[in-house]
Amino acid sequence: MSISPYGLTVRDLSLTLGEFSLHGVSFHVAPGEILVVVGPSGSGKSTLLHAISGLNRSEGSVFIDAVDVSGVPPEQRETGMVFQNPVLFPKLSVRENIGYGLDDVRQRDAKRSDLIDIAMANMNISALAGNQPSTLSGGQSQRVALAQTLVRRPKVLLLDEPLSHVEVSLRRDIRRDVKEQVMRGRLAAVYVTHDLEEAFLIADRVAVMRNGRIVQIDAPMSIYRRPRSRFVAELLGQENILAAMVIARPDQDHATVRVGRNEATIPCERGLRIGPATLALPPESLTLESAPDASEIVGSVGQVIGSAFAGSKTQTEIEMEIGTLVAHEWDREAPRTIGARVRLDLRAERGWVMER
Ligand SMILES: Nc1ncnc2c1ncn2[C@@H]1O[C@H](COP(=O)(O)OP(=O)(O)OP(=O)(O)O)[C@@H](O)[C@H]1O
Repeated sequence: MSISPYGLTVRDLSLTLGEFSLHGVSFHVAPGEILVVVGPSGSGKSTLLHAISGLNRSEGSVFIDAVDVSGVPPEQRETGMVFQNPVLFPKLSVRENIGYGLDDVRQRDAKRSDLIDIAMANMNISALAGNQPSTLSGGQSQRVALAQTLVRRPKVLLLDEPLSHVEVSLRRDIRRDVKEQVMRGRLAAVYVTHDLEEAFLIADRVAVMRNGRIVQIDAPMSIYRRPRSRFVAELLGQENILAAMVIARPDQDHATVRVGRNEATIPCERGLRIGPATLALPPESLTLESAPDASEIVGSVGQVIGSAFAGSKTQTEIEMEIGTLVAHEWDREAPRTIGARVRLDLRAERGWVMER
């Protein structure tokens, strides 16, 4: 793995904390890029951020703009960290809280004041300069915490579930401002979240962690559509995951699979072999058609066992010979009738076959 002259490069990062280990984590984040890290609770996401910032001692290397900072103490690493709960001084105003971030950076008074003004303007909190933290909403507090971190002009921004305590209605604006600051400041950002929608919305790339390892790292759409394992598919919210049998490989990007009595040719991973495999059929890959004459559940005919309005779509569960599948339909006027027979069609290009 080469060391890029710019951004954050993590190479073979490993550490052990009690029962838990981080194993040889390597990746690069370019300036202006946001790498989102997702994974189950305890998979090591926060530990990874702490290792990058130097709060956790680790083996391996961290390079910031090609400089090896592995032996450098956290306060000299030019990383900035934002936590789930903003850490603000209750007796200081918003302005003073943000200025506090600069105290050990030794700025001349005039420049210091300008930097604070810019940081407040960038996070859209100039009007709150004189407020005490106790008067702020969760979203405003997190904006202050972000300004407090950004005012130091870090090269690497580490965010540990920064919006999980922020009201849903405020998240979109803060997300947009974070993205803009990362791009304008050419920061390399690593963003941990549990919220999949948030992950996909803010990420340039997504990394999935499992037991202290990164098991896949890819652009959001690629990792969702082409997961490398059942674990990644399930973690990213894929609902229809089935056992299938690969019976032919018509070309290097497609597999002909058999599931129950059905056969289909579906995109797959290049190295996939003939034999048992796992098939992901995202709910949007399935289309439904009424089949009033069908009396049995057989082949591609199933029975509606649940159907409900789910915001922008109708979500329908169909009992099939091969198991229960979920389909999303976008333009229905009403949910489907429970008990109705439907014929299920596959938009094969949206499916994905991976190793068992
Ligand atoms: N100082 C420590 N000593 C011992 N074990 C620790 C220490 N810090 C963290 N751990 C353990 O390391 C594992 C990874 O924790 P970490 O907080 O990094 O996971 P996470 O993916 O961020 O989880 P969550 O999503 O719940 O925040 C956990 O099992 C945790 O209990």
